[in-house]
Amino acid sequence: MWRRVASVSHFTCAHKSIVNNKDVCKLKFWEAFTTEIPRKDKGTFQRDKTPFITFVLGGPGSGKGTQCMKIVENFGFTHLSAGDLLRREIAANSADGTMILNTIKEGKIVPSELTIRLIQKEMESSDNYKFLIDGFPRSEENRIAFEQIIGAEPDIVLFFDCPEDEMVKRVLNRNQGRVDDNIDTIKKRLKVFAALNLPVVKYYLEKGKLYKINAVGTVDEIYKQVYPVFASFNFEQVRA
Ligand SMILES: Nc1ncnc2c1ncn2[C@@H]1O[C@H](COP(=O)(O)OP(=O)(O)OP(=O)(O)O)[C@@H](O)[C@H]1O
Ligand SMILES: Nc1ccn([C@H]2C[C@H](O)[C@@H](COP(=O)(O)O)O2)c(=O)n1
Ligand SMILES: [Mg+2]
Repeated sequence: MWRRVASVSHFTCAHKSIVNNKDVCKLKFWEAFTTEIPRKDKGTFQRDKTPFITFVLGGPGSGKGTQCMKIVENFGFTHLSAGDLLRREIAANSADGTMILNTIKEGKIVPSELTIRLIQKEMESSDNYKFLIDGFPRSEENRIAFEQIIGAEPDIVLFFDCPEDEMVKRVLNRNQGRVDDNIDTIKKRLKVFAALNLPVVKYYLEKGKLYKINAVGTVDEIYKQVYPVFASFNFEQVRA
């Protein structure tokens, strides 16, 4: 079985204050939020053109998907939402569909290897080299597994910084029929986000790869902060 306990053990205690549940903290911390699957062989990812990988991070409802659509339109990126790929497995009744559905309903994180396999498949079958990987990595374990399986790191990381009350409001108004858009699951997702995703944000901040975006305001106001990030790389613009 594959679980990367060592990689995350350093924040087991550091996050006791974030999650106010002593029982959770007594466990190997992140086991409370993840599901375990058997490990398969390491995959490879090869292209003739080096991919430009952007990880798009932020809490539930912070506006990742909304802003990704605008980046796609202007800069011709391929948008890979980890959540959408997982939901597609549920809809297709795939072998992992039921496990994914139960994990999402609980606001937990699907085993890294499975999510990365879905991302990898999309990257490999794409003619594009510019990727927005939205909602991934959700944990240090996700991050390390991506590096190991794909053999690449992101070029840049966007982080949509949004207050919890605004995220809750947006998710409850989303109306897309998502099984996790209810107050109980949102509370769980926010806990998982604080406990497992914020350490990833910190990691990329320390690596100098993080672009922190203030995610409060209108969609256009927020995009005014996002646009210059991509413009600075001189990608050919699909639409100005
Ligand atoms: N700046 C904004 N102001 C108000 N509403 C917004 C804003 N940006 C996005 N929304 C709306 O908030 C909801 C959540 O946005 P979106 O789906 O883009 O978030 P997300 O970060 O992808 O969330 P999740 O992680 O749950 O997939 C959507 O209904 C979207 O239309
Ligand atoms: N790396 C990921 C991304 C998503 N999931 C699961 C758990 C999330 O709550 C759900 C919805 O994702 P979203 O659409 O909000 O990005 O999908 C995961 O397990 N691992
Ligand atoms: Mg989304």
